[in-house]
Amino acid sequence: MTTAEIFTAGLNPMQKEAVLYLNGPCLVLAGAGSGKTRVITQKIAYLLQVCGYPARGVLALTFTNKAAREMAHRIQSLLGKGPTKGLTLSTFHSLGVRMLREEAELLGLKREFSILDAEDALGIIQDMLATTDKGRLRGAAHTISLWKNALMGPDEAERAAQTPTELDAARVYRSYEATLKAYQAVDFDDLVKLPAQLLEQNEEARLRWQHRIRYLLVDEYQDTNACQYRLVQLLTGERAMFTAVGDDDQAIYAWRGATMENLARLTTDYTGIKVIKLEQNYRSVQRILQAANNVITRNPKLFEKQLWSDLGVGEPITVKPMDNEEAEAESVGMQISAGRFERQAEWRDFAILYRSNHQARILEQALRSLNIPYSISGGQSFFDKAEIRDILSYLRLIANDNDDPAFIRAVTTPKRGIGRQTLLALGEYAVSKKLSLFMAIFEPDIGEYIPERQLQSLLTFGRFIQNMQKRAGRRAGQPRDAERQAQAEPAGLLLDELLRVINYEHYLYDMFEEKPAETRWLNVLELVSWLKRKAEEDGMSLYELVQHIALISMLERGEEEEPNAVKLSTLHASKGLEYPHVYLVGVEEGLLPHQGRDDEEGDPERAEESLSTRIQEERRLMYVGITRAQRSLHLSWCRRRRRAREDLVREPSRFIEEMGLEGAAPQQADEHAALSPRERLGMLKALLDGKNKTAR
Ligand SMILES: Nc1ncnc2c1ncn2[C@@H]1O[C@H](COP(=O)(O)OP(=O)(O)OP(=O)(O)O)[C@@H](O)[C@H]1O
Ligand SMILES: [Mg+2]
Repeated sequence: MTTAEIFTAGLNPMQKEAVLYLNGPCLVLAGAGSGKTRVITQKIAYLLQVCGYPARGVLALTFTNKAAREMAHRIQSLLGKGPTKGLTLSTFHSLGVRMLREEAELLGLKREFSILDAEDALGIIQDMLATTDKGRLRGAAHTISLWKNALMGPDEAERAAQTPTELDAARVYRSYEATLKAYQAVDFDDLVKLPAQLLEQNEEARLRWQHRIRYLLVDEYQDTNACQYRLVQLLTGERAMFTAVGDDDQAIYAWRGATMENLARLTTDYTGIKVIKLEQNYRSVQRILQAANNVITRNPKLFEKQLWSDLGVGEPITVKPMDNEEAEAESVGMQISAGRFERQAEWRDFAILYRSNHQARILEQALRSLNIPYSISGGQSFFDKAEIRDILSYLRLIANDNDDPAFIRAVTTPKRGIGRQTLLALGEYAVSKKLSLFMAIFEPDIGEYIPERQLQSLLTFGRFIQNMQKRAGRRAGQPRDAERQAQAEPAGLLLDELLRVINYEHYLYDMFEEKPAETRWLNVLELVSWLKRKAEEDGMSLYELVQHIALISMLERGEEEEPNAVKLSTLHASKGLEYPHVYLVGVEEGLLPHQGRDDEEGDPERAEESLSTRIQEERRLMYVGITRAQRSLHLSWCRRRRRAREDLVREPSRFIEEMGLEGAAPQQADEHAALSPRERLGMLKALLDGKNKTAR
């Protein structure tokens, strides 16, 4: 065997072709489970090991940090650790942070810029809109985000705005951008937009990055937005050495500004592009694949695709109507318990997928009471918890004294006698002097605006932060350099001192009952030990840590994983993954397809059009859900479901019918009757199995 053969062994001819093709851009367009991601990992191995590409010249972009980690894992198992050193496997956003950090100067940003999360951004927008109407607020934030993702600045947004609401949003967009600049902060969308704009406008930077990235690979291309498309185009330049893989039938992020037309656009922007289709599915048994095909065939086709599998017919797909959510959750839990025993499977072989986050709570309760270990992705993130955000606000301020939102949170938590009046006075002063809030407290004439007692309190706080900044390797307002960095005290030491000085534990027990206070304090300790570990393992400075956290908190909502546990996930977060046995719950009209918002008031034609595009996106989501399953798939829906205080009567999802299941007469709701005697025995045994520890 030649080395090339070694690195393509086990691939089918089309996959091989995709791995070996290096004469120009390459697009792999294929349905779920056909080995697209596998092509990417094998191609990276091939580039490094056979073609002699330096690892640092290869960049692969994935959709989540978790997908990047999995890819790293797969490549290391192919090549071992050594050859992959310097290889970049990351999300668009992590790449963006890196580019911004390196190019900060060109962009007029400090290297220690802050990354604002969605809540901070909403806070800023709220001030500008002067509204407390949550719907209006989120609407404006969403519109601004879509503009950013379409690479439109405030001027273009204003020209494009049609309704008064949109005009309002455009006006806010302009001052929002100015505010971010003043805070030396970027938001999530900026992480891709700013690098793209930089490369667009600055030839020197563009050439430097193009020289550096010799080969680029992108997974899940159907979910890129205009900004990401542009960034890939600019990074790869005329040489266009890239491989993109995607599936238009799995585009599920249109609501966030992704356009699956990007797939088609590649074929017109790069006329010579090599398009490769994969047709064999290696993931699912035939029944599952057939059901998935039956559903997706109802959507208009961008590209013609055939998918087949030789993994056998497989067991029938089950559909269970249930009386309500509690019954559904309990039934799924019991089926999994029984199934694990019956199939000699592991907990990790099972996944429960659902459309909306709020469905998780009842499932969690049921699993906990059945002693089934589980881990959850797509829920409230650890990093969204109030106590974690409190501590992080200090770290953000230490890293960047222009970060006004962090200043406000830190200076008021724990309380140190600084109220709204004082902050308003400080704010006015800071604006008039073009200073950040933090810097304003050190101005000589600030005492004319703020009473003595409050001022002393502010100064104590300010000097403490400055002291931490110095010891973290940086003096206020000055860039860090190697020498100062070397003298920096370890992040762990600083963290301990921070908690001690602000007396945070005491504050928690002051504010809350004993139990919740303890839970919160334990969360803080967990954060600190995680930070210390990270600082040691990855040799990150305090600043890098802080930026890294901002990314995690936005991308991976609570993805800390229990290794052998049932996986609970939203459909969106399940993209790209696979599980032997999948339970898809809440498959009913109004939930999947989701009801959506009635935001197309007025124009009935537009409303109808938007309804049908929405159903199509929901159908793709259903397709994604079905195709996560390898061996068995179980659907359920509830006749009644509680929403807020209402008790709603529900119908099965249209998608169930579209799956065209044979003998699809709905089964009886009695879940015990649906279990065979052996399954019931298994279930009992599993319940009695004292070794099962719950995940949380
Ligand atoms: N040639 C092959 N031979 C055997 N197994 C394969 C082959 N190609 C891929 N697989 C396996 O099939 C499964 C699906 O592959 P992969 O995840 O790469 O598909 P995908 O096209 O990326 O799916 P999705 O669209 O869901 O992201 C994986 O378990 C993978 O290891
Ligand atoms: Mg994939």
